[in-house]
Amino acid sequence: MDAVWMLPVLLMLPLLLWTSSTFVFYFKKCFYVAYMMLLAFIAMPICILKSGGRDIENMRVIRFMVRHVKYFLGLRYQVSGWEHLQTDGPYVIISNHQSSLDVLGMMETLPDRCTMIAKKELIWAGTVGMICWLGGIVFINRQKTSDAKNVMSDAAKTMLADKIRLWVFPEGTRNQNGGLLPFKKGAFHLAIQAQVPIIPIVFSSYNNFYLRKEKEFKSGSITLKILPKIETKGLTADDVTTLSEQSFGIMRSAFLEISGQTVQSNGPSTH
Ligand SMILES: CCCCCC/C=C\CCCCCCCCCC(=O)SCCNC(=O)CCNC(=O)[C@H](O)C(C)(C)COP(=O)(O)OP(=O)(O)OC[C@H]1O[C@@H](n2cnc3c(N)ncnc32)[C@H](O)[C@@H]1OP(=O)(O)O
Ligand SMILES: CCCCCCCC/C=C\CCCCCCCC(=O)OC[C@@H](O)COP(=O)(O)O
Repeated sequence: MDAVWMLPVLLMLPLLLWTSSTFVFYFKKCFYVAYMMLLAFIAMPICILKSGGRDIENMRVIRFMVRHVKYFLGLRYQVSGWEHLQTDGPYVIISNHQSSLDVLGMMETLPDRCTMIAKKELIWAGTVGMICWLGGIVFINRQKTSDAKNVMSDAAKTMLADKIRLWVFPEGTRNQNGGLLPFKKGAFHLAIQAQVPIIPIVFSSYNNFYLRKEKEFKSGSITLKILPKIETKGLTADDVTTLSEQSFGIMRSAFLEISGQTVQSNGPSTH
């Protein structure tokens, strides 16, 4: 008799699991990591065959392969300000950093010949680490500021010599506290040393669909706002702080504007 009652419960179990938001959270996260690992595994031989090894042109392959992942996660991107990316030659892109999901937004807007600055630990992330290396990502050691500075100074020279654009997260770490963390200086030294413009790209808050602490990962829509370039021609190391503060101000207002109610309800950062 008990077994008969158990049957509908057993049948309902997958449905209950599916609708449980915690389950969806873990499922989507695991899917994201596993699928990116798989994509990277497939992309590796393609990159090697196309360019023979570490080469910025591999970013085209990576961008192409990542573009559809958003559909599986129920994410939509609205991008504005495309005209600001229509700038010839090298530049530094700076954007806010909320989560590893940012990679999806980066691939929506990534211009040609653009790679990133990332923490060196990422190279150990299995096939994803290898694809980062093949895509020419510049790895820095955040624990050793002097090393990081040297690597970034070399990057400034490479940018000019090889006509490369670099994407930097000036907050230096992920942050989902409803605001922007104070900016580190590297991105601004980089742009000034290379005398190239800075193009800020602001991601709207993920707080309306992705909450790490609450274990919630719903479908959602993200606004990416590409802002007008900030020129650095003629600026020197003395101008780094002003440039950083100016960029912070512009990006923070854009972040609050495109994030709307989401951020207000979570308390904007006071920085
Ligand atoms: C095909 C399918 C594949 C699918 C899978 C793969 C998918 C995609 C692949 C791509 C994915 C990649 C995604 C990449 C995302 C990775 C994101 C990250 O890893 S974020 C973390 C790493 N990034 C950063 O940290 C960048 C920002 N950090 C900085 O720029 C920092 O300034 C620093 C690390 C250089 C130094 O840090 P710190 O000491 O903490 O900070 P400051 O206070 O800013 O600096 C101390 C003083 O040093 C001066 N300074 C800084 N930089 C320079 C410089 N370049 N030259 C000279 N001087 C410099 C600074 O002014 C400070 O001095 P002060 O006197 O106080 O002014
Ligand atoms: C076999 C090794 C398994 C390792 C698992 C690695 C999981 C990565 C897999 C898929 C995600 C794809 C996107 C990878 C890019 C993520 C970049 C990122 O967000 O790095 C964090 C860094 O910005 C800031 O680090 P902290 O916030 O300071 O910490």
